Amino acid sequence: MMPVFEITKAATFDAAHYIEQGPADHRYRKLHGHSFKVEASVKGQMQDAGWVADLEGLDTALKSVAAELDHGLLNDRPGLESPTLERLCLYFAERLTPAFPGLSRVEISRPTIGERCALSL
Ligand SMILES: Nc1nc2c(c(=O)[nH]1)N=C([C@H](O)[C@H](O)COP(=O)(O)OP(=O)(O)OP(=O)(O)O)CN2
Ligand SMILES: [Zn+2]
Repeated sequence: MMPVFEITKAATFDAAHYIEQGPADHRYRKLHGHSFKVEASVKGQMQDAGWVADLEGLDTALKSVAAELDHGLLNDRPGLESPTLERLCLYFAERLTPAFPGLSRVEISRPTIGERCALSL
């Protein structure tokens, strides 16, 4: 049986958001910012080059999506009207899957506050 590998690339972005949950004066509802890390993984078999795929391609695509969000208000983006970690996972997955059909996992974290969420595909 051919071994299956999972390769992963990470990128970071900083963005503002608010989440309309909880009582009217809840802190989630107030505009605030986070530093985010996104990790995307692709599964596949080793190609003749000795790799599943060149990590540079995944790096470029991941950074391009992260740059769209960097220093912006997440709530302004279609699909991120309620910008939870879960929605962010879906946002990245929808944008990466067409170029990377082997996309197997997207993880979004807020390292400074110890929160993360992973989407398995
Ligand atoms: N399942 C999820 N739960 C929560 C999400 C989420 O995306 N998915 N998001 C939030 C809020 O974005 C919130 O801003 C997170 O920060 P907070 O809980 O306020 O954490 P802090 O450490 O910054 O605040 P403290 O006051 O220090 O606890 C909440 N839940
Ligand atoms: Zn927040």
